[in-house]
Amino acid sequence: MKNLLSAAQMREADAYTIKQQAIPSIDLMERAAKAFVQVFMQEVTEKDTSIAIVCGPGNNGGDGLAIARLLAHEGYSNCEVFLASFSAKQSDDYLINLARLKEAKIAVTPLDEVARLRKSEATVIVDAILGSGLNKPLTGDFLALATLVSELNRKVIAVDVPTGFYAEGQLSHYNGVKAELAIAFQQPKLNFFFPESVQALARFKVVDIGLDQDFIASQSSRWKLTEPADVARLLVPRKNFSHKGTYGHALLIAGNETTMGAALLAARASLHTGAGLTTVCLPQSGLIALNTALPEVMALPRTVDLSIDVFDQFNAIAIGPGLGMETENERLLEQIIGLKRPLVIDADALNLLAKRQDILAELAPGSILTPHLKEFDRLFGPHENWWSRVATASEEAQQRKIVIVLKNQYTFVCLPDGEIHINPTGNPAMASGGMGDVLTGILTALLAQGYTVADAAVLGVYLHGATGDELAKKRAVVSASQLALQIPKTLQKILKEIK
Ligand SMILES: NC(=O)C1=CN([C@@H]2O[C@H](COP(=O)(O)OP(=O)(O)OC[C@H]3O[C@@H](n4cnc5c(N)ncnc54)[C@H](O)[C@@H]3O)[C@@H](O)[C@H]2O)[C@@H](O)CC1
Repeated sequence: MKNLLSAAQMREADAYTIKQQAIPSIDLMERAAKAFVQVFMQEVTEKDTSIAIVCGPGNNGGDGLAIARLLAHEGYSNCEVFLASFSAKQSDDYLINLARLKEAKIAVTPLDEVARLRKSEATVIVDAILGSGLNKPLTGDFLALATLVSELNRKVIAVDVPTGFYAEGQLSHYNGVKAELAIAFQQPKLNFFFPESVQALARFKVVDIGLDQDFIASQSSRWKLTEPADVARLLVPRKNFSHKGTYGHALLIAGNETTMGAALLAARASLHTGAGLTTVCLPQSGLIALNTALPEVMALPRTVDLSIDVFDQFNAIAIGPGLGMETENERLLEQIIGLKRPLVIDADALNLLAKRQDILAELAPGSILTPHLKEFDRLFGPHENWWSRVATASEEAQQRKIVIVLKNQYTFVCLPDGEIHINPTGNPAMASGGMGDVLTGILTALLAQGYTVADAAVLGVYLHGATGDELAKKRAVVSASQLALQIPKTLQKILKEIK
């Protein structure tokens, strides 16, 4: 798991690297500028593109000056450099890079008046005004310049972060630069994973600038980013001489008259994630559909006199997809929670728990809740922004000793030990009905196979998103059925990486 550090910790990593590698800060800036230029050249391939590089007074601006020199060296012949130093004190490395730029006979234009930038005909703007040194809201000339850069409506590529963007903490009332791309140094900023970042950037790329990896790994941070190597380590290959009993029996309590599809989707996902056996506990009216669509899956008809002992045979139990909010389902949920076993709780089961906080309090440790934004707020109260929502999710996960999978483009997996694992896979093509049901099926199948709750959650969420990413390479929209069918291919791909 990649340790994601705060901006303050990153500054320490910076200082440590400078000391440990005996690399002067100006050389680290050169490394960062080179790494930026590598990616920039993939993004802006025409060397005669007119480019405005707008540089602030600190090290972000210093990067911008170094980038201008390196771009000229690479043959970008149409660059203008604007200096937005205003009254702030310039950093030492900024001044060194300004001198280097002058030595290279590259002209600079001081922006004594912000509006001068308006005359630029550049089609690409490199935003190097303020970076991670931002320590107060934008005002005055900086605000005017950030506003102008956005208003000009050019392709804006930000150095490290868009000007005015805080690396962490809530982002409401964003008034900074709106960038098409941020090329960030060393690690993604935490706020890139929060939906509010859409106000500041459309996408980001991360470039390695060689900060000390051991130092980064040794820092204490509850934020982790799941990486392909992590899932390859977690995934256990199927064993020789194994049989269906080896891979557990998953039960999905799901489906209702008009929402039987949810049960089928969850069951399909469980089947294709490799549960040895999958059973769906569904209303009588769903039996034909189940037997026709999924002959491998067994049925447990959901009748009022269902004996509670029947649940003993299952290794993992999920409840919720398409369940319905009827009183008998509320009663069933109460009975299932009364088993005092870890459960996967999704969809209508979450909505029922929102009404019945008394049963929620009885939930067994080791359970997994998989709410999306609305389900989460119904359960734990309204939240004004995602920082406070994730904070609540983490507190609830710790207090109740459960896992909360807070679904989002980048899903937050909040563990009972306080760690928050950010999942990098998944894409907007997956934003359609039934996707959550598939995730529930995946998680239940992994639990049935004996994965720990934390591993099942981290692995399952990654697997779900990675499968969607693979499908989205060739499709604008990915359906839940397609995704469920594709899971074995993702598993195979990960397993091949292990070899
Ligand atoms: N390891 C790293 O973190 C590296 C960082 N580098 C660059 O250094 C940047 C950070 O540089 P700095 O710390 O010099 O800071 P910035 O260049 O982001 O900001 C410059 C200064 O502006 C002032 N300031 C902050 N908020 C302001 C506001 N709202 N209005 C007016 N002035 C404000 C602060 O005093 C700040 O130090 C990074 O974003 C990155 O571009 C790179 O050079 C290489 C290595």
